[in-house]
Amino acid sequence: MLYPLMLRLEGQPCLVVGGGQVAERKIESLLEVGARVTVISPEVTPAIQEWVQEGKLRSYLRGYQEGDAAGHFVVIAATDVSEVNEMVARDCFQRNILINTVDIPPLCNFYVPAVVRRGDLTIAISTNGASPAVAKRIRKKMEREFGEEYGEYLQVMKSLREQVLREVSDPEMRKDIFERLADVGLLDCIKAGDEQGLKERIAQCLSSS
Ligand SMILES: C[C@@]1(CC(=O)O)C2=NC(=C\c3[nH]c(c(CCC(=O)O)c3CC(=O)O)Cc3[nH]c(c(CC(=O)O)c3CCC(=O)O)/C=C3\N/C(=C\2)[C@@H](CCC(=O)O)[C@]3(C)CC(=O)O)/[C@H]1CCC(=O)O
Ligand SMILES: NC(=O)c1ccc[n+]([C@@H]2O[C@H](COP(=O)([O-])OP(=O)(O)OC[C@H]3O[C@@H](n4cnc5c(N)ncnc54)[C@H](O)[C@@H]3O)[C@@H](O)[C@H]2O)c1
Repeated sequence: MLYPLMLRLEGQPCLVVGGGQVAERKIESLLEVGARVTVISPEVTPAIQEWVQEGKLRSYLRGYQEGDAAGHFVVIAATDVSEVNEMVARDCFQRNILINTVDIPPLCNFYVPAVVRRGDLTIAISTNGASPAVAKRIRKKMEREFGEEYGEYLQVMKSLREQVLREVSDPEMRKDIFERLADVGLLDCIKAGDEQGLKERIAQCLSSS
């Protein structure tokens, strides 16, 4: 069984070995969260090439050499040569580096899940490696169920939470208010664009404290 984590990768040195389709997908998701990405690969896709030209990542256009993984926080081995992926994984296991070896699950100490993002909401889906295609299918289902309104909803909830943490000192009372706020249908108001209803419901929750 896997232990789910949410990693803060902003500014962290991450290495992707390989520059094909799979590497491209993983680089994109690392750049999205502000990681400092280096790619090592004799050849890269046009999209990766473009990111390099835009200064979004560093590239070494050569094969992986033993020890290249050292000094990185997260490494992704995404070449199409198993022996190379195995060498990268070995380097990482020796150094306690987080390693994802795309074609060899036993040589991963983490898997990349399928992800739905709506502002502060992140839904990560893993099948424990049983079926990435099923993870993708569930992601698409979740994308339909959790619409863009969740981004605004969580902004509202976040600022209300900050307000309550500032203004209400009793932890029990705060907990009650947070539960009421989560229960009172604010999401429906946001979805319907009903500003008045939103204000009324919030006021109701805050005043009955
Ligand atoms: C979620 C996602 C994230 C991402 O990679 O970004 C992801 N794979 C995705 C897509 C996908 N991958 C593959 C297919 C073809 C259909 C199929 O095989 O099912 C499709 C579907 C497609 O491309 O349409 C092929 C494949 N994948 C792995 C192997 C090796 C093996 O199983 O032995 C092979 C066989 C290669 C071969 O044929 O030789 C292994 C892994 N893939 C994982 C993640 C990890 C487990 C996640 C989990 O716990 O479920 C794990 C273990 C390691 C890892 O990579 O982290 C992303 C969906 C993103 C999205 O769309 O939302
Ligand atoms: N985990 C997943 O989600 C998933 C999905 C599909 C495929 N795969 C597997 O992932 C692997 C990569 O798939 P792809 O479609 O990106 O392949 P690809 O052929 O598009 O890319 C392979 C890349 O590896 C690079 N490479 C080759 N030798 C290298 C070396 N010595 N050092 C550094 N880079 C080197 C190549 O230049 C190329 O850029 C395949 O083995 C495939 O079976 C995994």
